[in-house]
Amino acid sequence: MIQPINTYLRPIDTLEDAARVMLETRLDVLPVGDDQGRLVGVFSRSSLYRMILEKLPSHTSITAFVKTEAVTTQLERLDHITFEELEQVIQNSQVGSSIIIDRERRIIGILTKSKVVNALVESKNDLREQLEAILQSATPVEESVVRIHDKSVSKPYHQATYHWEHILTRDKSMKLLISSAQKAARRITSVLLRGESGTGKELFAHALHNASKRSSGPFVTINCASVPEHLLEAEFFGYENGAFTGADRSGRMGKLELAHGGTLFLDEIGDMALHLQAKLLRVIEGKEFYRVGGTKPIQVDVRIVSATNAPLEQMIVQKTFREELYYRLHVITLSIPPLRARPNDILLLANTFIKQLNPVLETAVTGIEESVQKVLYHYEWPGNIRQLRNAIERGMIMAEKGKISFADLPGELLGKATEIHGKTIVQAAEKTEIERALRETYGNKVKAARLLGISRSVLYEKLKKFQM
Ligand SMILES: Nc1ncnc2c1ncn2[C@@H]1O[C@H](COP(=O)(O)OP(=O)(O)OP(=O)(O)O)[C@@H](O)[C@H]1O
Repeated sequence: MIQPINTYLRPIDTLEDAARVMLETRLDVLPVGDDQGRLVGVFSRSSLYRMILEKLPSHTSITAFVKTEAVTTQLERLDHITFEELEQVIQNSQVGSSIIIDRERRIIGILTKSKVVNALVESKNDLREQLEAILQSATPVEESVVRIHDKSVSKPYHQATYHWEHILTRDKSMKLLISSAQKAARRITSVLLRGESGTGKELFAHALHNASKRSSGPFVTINCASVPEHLLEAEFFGYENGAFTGADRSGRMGKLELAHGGTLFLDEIGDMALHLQAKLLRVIEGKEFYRVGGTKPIQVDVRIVSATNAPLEQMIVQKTFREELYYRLHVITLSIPPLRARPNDILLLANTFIKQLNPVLETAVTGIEESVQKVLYHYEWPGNIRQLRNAIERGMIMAEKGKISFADLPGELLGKATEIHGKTIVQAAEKTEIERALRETYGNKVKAARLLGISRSVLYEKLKKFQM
């Protein structure tokens, strides 16, 4: 009855990671563990929905949505626990499931309400005896635990998840690009990934690492835009004991050191400050560096994959990007075309997302109405695949079952829909959507506007326009 847990999330995992793991495990609640696999909380399907409805980008960390008040059952007590006690645990659990942990708080299993209820329904005779027998036979689960974050015990967080087969396309230029990337993967040469936001640069970086000879080594990411400039240096090079106020007493390894023997993925490289660019260049050329506040040179062997959507050539002219670094980074450049330049990928991706997300969202969406397909095909997709994925997720949540219709589309697509199909049909869809939002929020206009992803004043304008 206790399902051995073979997967857990970490607080720094993203919305996308959580959705993927839920899809794979079909669990409504997932334990969240630290580097040693010790329970720190749970992430539930309702939190996933909240993140999606709040339109948070898929790379948003789940940290703020982790429930830390998870009900836990100590495995050591399972030999003696009575069915009533177990039932009590399940009843008290707010998340419908109990996470089973061992004495060291390491996650080892999960017990869901539905399993207890099923057991109750199925075993009317000698219920207690049978359940207790099942419980006892469930004790030695620890050996069968296979963690997907296995490597993270020794190398926390530093793995690449995606492979070439995750990059879906039927576009010729993309296929050529993938084949160039596959050749590049085998060499140690630096690769620069270029392309608009959401085109799949990170996906390529993962696949490059996984197809390289260093695939068993670490894959370490630094997003140069999201780490504040004054912290980036320490994040990058690490620091020695007492290097600055607030620093860890024992010093800390930087990402560069952590990536030794593997790949360092420098996302948004165009946002790196000039003085750090100079330091990075020295590392690439000399293969050694110093920690912040350190005096001992440290040797590293890393392969650099970087990504940007910034106009580096223009930045060189403006002296905000170092020319020498540019030449070092872009030995091989892979430019990923925006989604609008490969319209044949749009429906392929949309239909794949539907298949992947149905079990996660608990929806029964069967496809997309033909008139809506036309809108998706002709829309410019400024946010590329990330935006398409979000639009499909939202469409699925709204549609729940059957095909995604106009009324399920996010507001930003309605302009294109009007252009293609005329005003009347789209306005009808818009009105249906507003009615639905008001119904779901019991007439609360502030909440309805939030649900619709529009401002309150826009909602009032629309209510007036539709005389609602
Ligand atoms: N060809 C593809 N097939 C399937 N999914 C894709 C593809 N390209 C991108 N995606 C998905 O789209 C989302 C955005 O991709 P990714 O994060 O790799 O883009 P990016 O170019 O690195 O974006 P940014 O520059 O904003 O960081 C991810 O969920 C990714 O899995």
